Amino acid sequence: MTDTQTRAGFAALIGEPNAGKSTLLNWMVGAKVSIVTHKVQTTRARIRGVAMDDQNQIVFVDTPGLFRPRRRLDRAMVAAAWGGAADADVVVLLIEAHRGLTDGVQAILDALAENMSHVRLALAINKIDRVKAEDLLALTQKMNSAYDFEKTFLISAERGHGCEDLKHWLGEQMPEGPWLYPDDQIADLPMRMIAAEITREKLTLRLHQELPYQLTVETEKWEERKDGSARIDQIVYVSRDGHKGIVLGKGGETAKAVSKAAREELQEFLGRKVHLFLQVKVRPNWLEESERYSEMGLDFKDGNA
Ligand SMILES: Nc1nc2c(ncn2[C@@H]2O[C@H](COP(=O)(O)OP(=O)(O)OP(=O)(O)O)[C@@H](O)[C@H]2O)c(=O)[nH]1
Repeated sequence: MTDTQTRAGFAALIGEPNAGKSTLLNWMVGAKVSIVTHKVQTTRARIRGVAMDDQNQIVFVDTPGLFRPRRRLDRAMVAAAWGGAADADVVVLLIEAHRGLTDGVQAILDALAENMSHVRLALAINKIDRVKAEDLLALTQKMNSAYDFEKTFLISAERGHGCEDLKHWLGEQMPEGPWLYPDDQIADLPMRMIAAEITREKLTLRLHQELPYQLTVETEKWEERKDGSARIDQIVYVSRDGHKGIVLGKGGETAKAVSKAAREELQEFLGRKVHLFLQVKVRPNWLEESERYSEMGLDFKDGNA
């Protein structure tokens, strides 16, 4: 039984801008995510990607707005700012080897000590290709006397050095339990998110203020076809029957135009032919459901600091 025991949980990568978070995430999750991080930044998507390490699944969550505010925050704001990190099973702080313990890093450590002492924290010193070995040793010591990290990794996210160890360790820290995402969805999850986001964007452009509140787009199916094209089935969920008409438009005109615009952008994005099928459905319990399931169908609670 032990061989087949799976683990799954959440991890968050934090650090100053430019620390290499996206690069590391790409290494862990696969190249497709880089597109996601650019594309989906402004959305409500909270999942940045999913990595597998043997039987262990690591779901990387977003940390929107983290550390942007300089002033002291009240508890509610802190909880909001920390976003996914507050709920993560493990948080990895990324710093740049050649910059070391900067004021920005110190501010993060202070914020962690003050608000997030319950969170398990590992340190990843990134860009080790840019410094000498002896400097790394000194920095490791300095960082570990500044904060009680569970573990320190020396990595180069760009070259992949040390990343396997970090991923493996993260996998082992995840709680035992079934995977949060079925494995056949992991590879194209970022693409599903992007595709949904593109359609949502086109709906917003088309409907402006008319855009129904509580509208979500989900990519239900993604099928790779033998001829190299992709068939993408999406559902636009609205909360009331009346809203369905708004999205469809007269004689389905709005939905058609949105679908065309979204398909064109997707084709350009993927560099191949796309067949996009949109359906509009009413989901009256959207609000209640959304508390349990995010857009991606995943249980996710808001953090409390
Ligand atoms: N030399 C070196 N450069 C790296 C390494 N990892 C990342 N970089 C570079 O550092 C820069 C920033 O990397 P990102 O991954 O975008 O950093 P980020 O933390 O996601 O940045 P924000 O999106 O601004 O928060 C990029 O130019 C990367 O190519 C590394 O291991 N070595």
